[in-house]
Amino acid sequence: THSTRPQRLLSAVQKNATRGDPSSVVKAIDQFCRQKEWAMNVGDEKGCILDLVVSEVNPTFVLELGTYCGYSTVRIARLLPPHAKVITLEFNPDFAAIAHQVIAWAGLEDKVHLIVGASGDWIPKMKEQFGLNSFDLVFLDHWKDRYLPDTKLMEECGLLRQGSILLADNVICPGAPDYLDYVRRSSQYESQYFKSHLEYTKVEDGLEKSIFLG
Ligand SMILES: Nc1ncnc2c1ncn2[C@@H]1O[C@H](/C=C/CNC(=O)c2cc([N+](=O)[O-])cc(O)c2O)[C@@H](O)[C@H]1O
Ligand SMILES: [Mg+2]
Repeated sequence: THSTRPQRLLSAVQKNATRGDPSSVVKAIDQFCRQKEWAMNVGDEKGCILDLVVSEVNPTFVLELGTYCGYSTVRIARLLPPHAKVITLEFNPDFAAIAHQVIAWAGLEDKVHLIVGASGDWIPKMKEQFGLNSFDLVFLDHWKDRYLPDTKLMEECGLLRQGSILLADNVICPGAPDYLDYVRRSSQYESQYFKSHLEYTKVEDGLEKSIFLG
């Protein structure tokens, strides 16, 4: 029977990372993706920008759209203060199962709510499900054509407050042109582009940080 790439990524974590040590999990995945098989994690270069934004925002509630194997979930959760939470949405059950085990290996289960479901279905249920008013930080890294509709949905559901930060991966490669246009033109956002490279390559990519002005 053939394993999948996410399964091989998880095996690399279990082989090379120390249980309960999030940074060793991050390092093991980056090593696997550089030396063995490319995978669509935000990666180490853009990951440092993500770390900077998380540390600056010091969020209580984070929403991540698109868990995949949980690499950025671990990067975010490892920096959170006690009682802070990352709620991460993943609609592919096979990817969610891998992510669950990666997050567990890092020892970050207490800081992460992994939901197996689609953003379009779950964003409207966030307030009632988690008793929260708004998200301090949203990390968008799911299908690129969902960035804009889900951002509008979060606005409509009142999940963004004055000062909420949206951080979007891949705004250049693969690209999210309609989203980029929206946050850069809208008077409701103050947007900033962080130039970087597509994970594990020399291709240009970057993160767009947008502050919701309310
Ligand atoms: N509406 C939704 N609700 C919940 N989960 C959802 C969802 N839409 C997609 N997902 C999940 O989010 C991940 C998709 C990521 C797309 N990234 C990408 O396509 C991507 C591609 C490249 N690349 O091609 O170089 C580089 C990158 O960094 C990338 O993030 C997958 O795990 C998928 O199952
Ligand atoms: Mg990405």
